[in-house]
Amino acid sequence: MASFKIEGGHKLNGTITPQGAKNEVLQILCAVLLTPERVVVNNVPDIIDVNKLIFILGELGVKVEKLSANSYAFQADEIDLPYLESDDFKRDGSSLRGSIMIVGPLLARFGRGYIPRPGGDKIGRRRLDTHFEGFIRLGAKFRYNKEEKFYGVEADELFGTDMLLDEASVTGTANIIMAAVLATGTTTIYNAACEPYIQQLCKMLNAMGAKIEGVGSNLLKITGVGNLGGCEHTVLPDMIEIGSWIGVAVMTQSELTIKNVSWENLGQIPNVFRKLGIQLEKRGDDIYIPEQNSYEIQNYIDGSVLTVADAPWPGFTPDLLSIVLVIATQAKGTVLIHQKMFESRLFFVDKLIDMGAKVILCDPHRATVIGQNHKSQLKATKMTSPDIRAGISLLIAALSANGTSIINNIEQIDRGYENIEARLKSIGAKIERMND
Ligand SMILES: CC(=O)N[C@H]1[C@@H](OP(=O)(O)OP(=O)(O)OC[C@H]2O[C@@H](n3ccc(=O)[nH]c3=O)[C@H](O)[C@@H]2O)O[C@H](CO)[C@@H](O)[C@@H]1O
Ligand SMILES: C=C(OP(=O)(O)O)C(=O)O
Repeated sequence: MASFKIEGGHKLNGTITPQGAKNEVLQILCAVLLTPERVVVNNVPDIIDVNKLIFILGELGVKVEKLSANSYAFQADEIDLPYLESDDFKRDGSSLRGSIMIVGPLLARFGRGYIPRPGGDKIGRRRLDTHFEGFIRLGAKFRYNKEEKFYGVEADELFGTDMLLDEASVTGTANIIMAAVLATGTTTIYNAACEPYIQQLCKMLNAMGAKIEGVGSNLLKITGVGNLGGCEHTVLPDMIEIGSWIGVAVMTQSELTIKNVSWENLGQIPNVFRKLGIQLEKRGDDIYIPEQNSYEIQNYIDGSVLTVADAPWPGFTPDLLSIVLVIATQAKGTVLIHQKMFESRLFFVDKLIDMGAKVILCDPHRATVIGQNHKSQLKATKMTSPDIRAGISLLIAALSANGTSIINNIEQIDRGYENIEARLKSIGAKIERMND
């Protein structure tokens, strides 16, 4: 297992360009299965989860051509369906969360889709009911092998229908959309997730010949078509990475410019950081963060303590709450962090408490943070990254801390952050990767 050694307490300075969005590209890569024609995808981040999914597509028979560092061409004209029932697939498919989204396209185009229980962050229960209830509504037969934890859906033909999702699941919505685009008739999906990830998927599918209306809302109308063609798609900048860079800047009291962030797709993110007292300037499509010695958390109008909580889009994304929490440890004031979606994502605060942060974990979903206004620096320590966002939050804490910290299990960070140590070094951070 690799580790990072971080000498904290240094000011950073410079410009960072965000990578392509992990959670968008995982959907986009699965969508290449919907057509035998060539699909070009640009701004593909070079991260573990994406590379694993590209590997699985290759094993499935998809022709993969790397056009440049972050661009690929895919052609799914000869698919090896027996791979889906092989031991190799049972191992490979379970190694990330995003692999679940191959099921919808495979079901739609080949009449069957299988998946072992997918991996991803261990951040609480992560059920798949929404996905499979959607496929069943479209007419698929569902089977689940409990011993092998292996899911399957089969159908000779899918038929459009009206459905109300039990929750606005992001990957569930993507999966059902990809099944419905090739179904016979019209499907409406109400309580659909509508993150920019889903909007981008719908734009790509429409460019391939699909008929999806209501993009950006929680009510999608999909008129099934007989087949889809190729297209070229460019992935948006990763809004979670952008939020992470904001965290790096303010915790190290540094000036930083984040280039080409696609402001129009950031939703609540800038507002939430501003409520923490952070100055963010919109300069064209960049975010400029000036050096800030202090940032003061705003109270509500009635004087009560601010709560930052997650909610399905256009609410605030749960993937940035750990970063907001770490930023709050050095703010002036108090904030309640309420992680509603996942029940095991806040336990990493123990590490921050070890480093001297004033945090009360009220229960698995809520933590109160009493900011120290940079009056007392965090202390360096040795820690292990439990999940991708806790990992980057601990890394941010270490960059601001007094002394040298070690973070183990950094594969969690590599799942979602491209070449993070080189990019941090480019703005002046003292960080080394240590391979065992
Ligand atoms: C590969 C990928 O894209 N992963 C993202 C995706 O995961 P994923 O698609 O797996 O997450 P879901 O949207 O299905 O749900 C996440 C969790 O939130 C709960 N839930 C969901 C919707 C809702 O309205 N109410 C509710 O409580 C679910 O029960 C579940 O525990 O979306 C999550 C929620 O934004 C993000 O954290 C993940 O980074
Ligand atoms: C939870 C996340 O990822 P995954 O769904 O891939 O585990 C995340 O990106 O924060």
